[in-house]
Amino acid sequence: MEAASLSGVLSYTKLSGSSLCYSDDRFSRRIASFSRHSSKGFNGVNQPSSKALSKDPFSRRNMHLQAICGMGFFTLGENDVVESHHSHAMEEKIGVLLLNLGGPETLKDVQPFLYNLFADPDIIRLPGLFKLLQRPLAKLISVLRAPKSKEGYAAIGGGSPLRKITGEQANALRMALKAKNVNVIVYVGMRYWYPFTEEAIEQIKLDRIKKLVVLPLYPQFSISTTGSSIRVLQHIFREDVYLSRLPVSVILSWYQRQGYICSMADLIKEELERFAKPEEVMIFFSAHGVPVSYVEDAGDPYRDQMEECVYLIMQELKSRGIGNDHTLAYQSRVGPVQWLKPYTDEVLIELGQKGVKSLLAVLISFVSEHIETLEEIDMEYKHLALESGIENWGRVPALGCTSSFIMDLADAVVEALPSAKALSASREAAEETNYEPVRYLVKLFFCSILAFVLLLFRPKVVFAFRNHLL
Ligand SMILES: C=CC1=C(C)c2cc3[nH]c(cc4nc(cc5[nH]c(cc1n2)c(C)c5CCC(=O)O)C(CCC(=O)O)=C4C)c(C)c3C=C
Ligand SMILES: [Fe+2]
Repeated sequence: MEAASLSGVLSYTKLSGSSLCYSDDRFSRRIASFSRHSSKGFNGVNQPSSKALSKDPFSRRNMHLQAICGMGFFTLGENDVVESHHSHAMEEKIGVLLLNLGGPETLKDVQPFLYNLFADPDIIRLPGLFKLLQRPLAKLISVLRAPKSKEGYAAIGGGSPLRKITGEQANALRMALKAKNVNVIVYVGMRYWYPFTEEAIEQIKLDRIKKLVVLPLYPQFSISTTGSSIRVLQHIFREDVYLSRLPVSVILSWYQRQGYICSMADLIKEELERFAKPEEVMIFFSAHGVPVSYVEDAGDPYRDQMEECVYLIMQELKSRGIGNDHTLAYQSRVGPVQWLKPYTDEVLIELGQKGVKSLLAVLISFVSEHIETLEEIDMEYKHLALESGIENWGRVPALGCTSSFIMDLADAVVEALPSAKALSASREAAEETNYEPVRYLVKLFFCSILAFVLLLFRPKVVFAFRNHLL
């Protein structure tokens, strides 16, 4: 398990081989100082601004360095109500913040949800001045993609099940921790839809939490998932006195944990046993893809972690006498760029042509059922596989609230607690390293011009201008 305090910002360096080394160096401190502006997104949904990363001098340009740091757990009750009133958690005031992607709950939500997703500079990474186009581009892409996405969501009942499932996981985790005599409040913070991470943080503040563990619900780290959520947290925490002093421990990735590996192996074994000839089944790992540039240019450890994760699961199965053939492919690509290969659809066709007759699909990049399991895999890819000559199809369910998995997450939280540290110490260091008088003077100069121009306009003119724009 990789854990870090929010203050202990990590950077990862791509070495000559495929391995990645995490280090806490001067670049980390620079990255810790990146600012992210909160502003109103589509439909007034509060979103971190796309301007944030345009200020980032390192993570976007430097091929070898990306700095990310993570944080804790967030409690949400069964009915999606933050359990701030629960007195049992009040004695210790430990919070756990579960981070997740979020998904549209109705078909009407689809386009604004897509806007939030594409407006994230960790999802569409634009170079240099093109960053100014992030929001108009997000609007355009979200409008263009919405009809296709809506079809997908309509096919799975009209919305994403993510909020409900994450709420159930939050509740199960709280109970598992309670059974270990650790009373916590669990919060849920979604990146692109309700309940937003910003809302969760507000509740953490109201609850006066004294220690926080941040647990992204992605087993493997990617810049586009955990990385993006952590950047939001970094920004919010840096701007707030209470939060910057709050001891926080972030679990960056947890795909290596024995409890997770064993839980996955249990589910795979169970599904294999449903086939008439289990030993002949090809175990087909399919992971959500990312553009190749994330891995090769920006140093995203996602592909390495995914490959290691598959290896560990297969080792576990071998130790139980299960030695099936297996393969890994990547699904859900969006847009015209190159994504991680091989592509799931192409591999399915190849396997069918090669004469593979039985296949068990396993999704390993995510722990809840969602549109990509329920629609893409269960409908599109199943259909494609059967058309390509595969006769027996199976799919391993997502971990969801599987008790061994939830118990392992609870252990992860307990293990992360002692390393909780406040952001404030590193913040001071970051401010020291980043004190740039020239930048300050340039800002002062432009602000003075702006103030002067504004003074020239009388209030009436300003109102007319605003009305025209809105
Ligand atoms: C580890 C998981 C995920 C990675 C990595 C990831 C990267 C990534 N995703 C997109 C674009 C889209 N993702 C969409 C939905 C979606 N993505 C994930 C997980 C990962 N994404 C999940 C769990 C979901 C489903 C949420 C739900 O509603 O249940 C969508 C919307 C659906 C669609 O239109 O297909 C898009 C678009 C990019 C561009 C990207 C990496 C850069
Ligand atoms: Fe995605």
